[in-house]
Order: sequence, then C-alpha cells, then structure tokens
Amino acid sequence: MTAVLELKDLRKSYGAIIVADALSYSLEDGEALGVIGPNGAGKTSMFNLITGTVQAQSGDVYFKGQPITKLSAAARCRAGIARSFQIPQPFGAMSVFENVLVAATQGAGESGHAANELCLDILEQTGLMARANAPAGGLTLLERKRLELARALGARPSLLLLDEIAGGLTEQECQSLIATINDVRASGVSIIWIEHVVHALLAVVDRLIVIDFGRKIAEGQPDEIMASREVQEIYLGIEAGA
Ligand SMILES: Nc1ncnc2c1ncn2[C@@H]1O[C@H](COP(=O)(O)OP(=O)(O)OP(=O)(O)O)[C@@H](O)[C@H]1O
Repeated sequence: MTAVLELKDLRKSYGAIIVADALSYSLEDGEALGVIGPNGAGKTSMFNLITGTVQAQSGDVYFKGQPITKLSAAARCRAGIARSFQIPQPFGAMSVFENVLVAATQGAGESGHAANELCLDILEQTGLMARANAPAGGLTLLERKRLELARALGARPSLLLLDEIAGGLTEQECQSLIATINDVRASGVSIIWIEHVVHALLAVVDRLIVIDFGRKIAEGQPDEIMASREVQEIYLGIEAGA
C-alpha cells in the first residue's frame, strides 16, 4: 500500500503553547485512522496544518507522495483533502443543497448538471435528501453534523478529515452517523477522525494515534492503544498502578 498522507517532523507553537512537536506519521491509501488525546492536545491544530489554514514552523506534509506544505488551503482542498469542523458553521441562510453545491463547485470544480448530480448523490449518501431545500440554519444537531460531512464530501476528497463529528449526539444518532462514515470509507476515501466518543471511533478505524502536548505519544491497533497504561494515564486520567 502507498501512503496517501505523510507528516514529517511538523512543528508549530503559539508562544509557549506547543501544538505540534516533531509530529510524524503516515496514512495508507484507504485506511481509517483515529486520533485521540486530551483537550488542547493539538488535534484540531494538526488538521489545520494538514489542510493549510495554518502554516507549520518547520516540517513537511506530503499528499500522494507530493509535498503540499507550501500550497494554499484552497489548493490542498482541490487536490483532494477535505474536512469537517468541530463546530458546524454552514451558510445558514442557504439551503442544504446550496451548501453542498458550494463545495461541489469550489472544491470539486464541478459545474452545471454534473455539480447537481454530485450534490444529489451526497445528500442521498448522508441522509439529507429530505432536507435538501431546508435552510441550513434551521437544522437539528445531527443534521448539521451530516451537513458538515456532506460539505466535505462535496469537494470529492480522497482524504477526509473528521473533527469530533459524533460529539453531542444521542447513541442512536451516533450509530446512524457511524453507518454513514463506514459507507464513505467503503467507497475508498481515506479517513482521519479526531473523536472523544471513543466507541464511535473504534467502530470505524483500523489504527489509533494518541496526541498530547502536540506529541504523538502512542500509535497502533485500537485495542492495544486503549489497553495501554500510558494512554489510560494521560488520556483517561487513570493513575498508573490504579
Ligand atoms: N491560533 C491560535 N492562537 C493561540 N493559541 C491557539 C491557537 N489555536 C490553538 N491554540 C491553542 O493550542 C492548543 C491546542 O488547540 P487545539 O484546538 O489544536 O486542541 P485540540 O486537541 O483539538 O483540543 P479539543 O479536544 O479541546 O478540541 C490549545 O491550548 C489552544 O488554545
């Protein structure tokens, strides 16, 4: 398998706050990687560095073998990297369909009939078809999360970055979202998913990494990572020896 994404020795800090500390890892094509870590560990910052909304102080990001560190966020999106945001911020006065259309035209570069078809496929896939003409500002939390996913998919990504998309959902809503994400994954999209709702993550990902103070402190099979004493101590707040 080839790496779809590779982070090499990324470093970024805001004054004394280190959000990426020699951060390196790679993601295989078609893989789903989960990211966990305490609040403020630098997880969203890592997405900002991958998508190019924030520039690293040093280090490199490779996408499909090409360096993208110097590319703008828009160019990275058009190259095939799309993300959802932790706090959904759709264009509230626009319809659900129009929100996805923005991604299809600006991200995937589609127009006319092809753009419409792409949006309809995505609304179907994300369970939003019945809400296509509803103003995005009036959606429920689950619908807003689905719209975050739909907008990201509108850019027709080969790498999808999900930022705490399961947070705040009921268990039933969470299961329904997991099914949709597994469906996206089965279509061949590589995924990195930051999530505090660990059981949702474990229903999708092949591998986990743990980040603390911008450092990757563990990486491996999900069950091994969750059983690790260091992870339990740092992430779950369980003291060693307890
Ligand atoms: N632009 C910025 N300027 C200054 N500090 C920042 C900036 N962006 C993030 N930070 C700080 O960097 C740290 C890491 O933030 P980040 O959002 O990446 O953490 P996180 O792991 O995603 O946290 P959470 O799980 O709570 O979402 C936090 O202390 C945050 O306040």
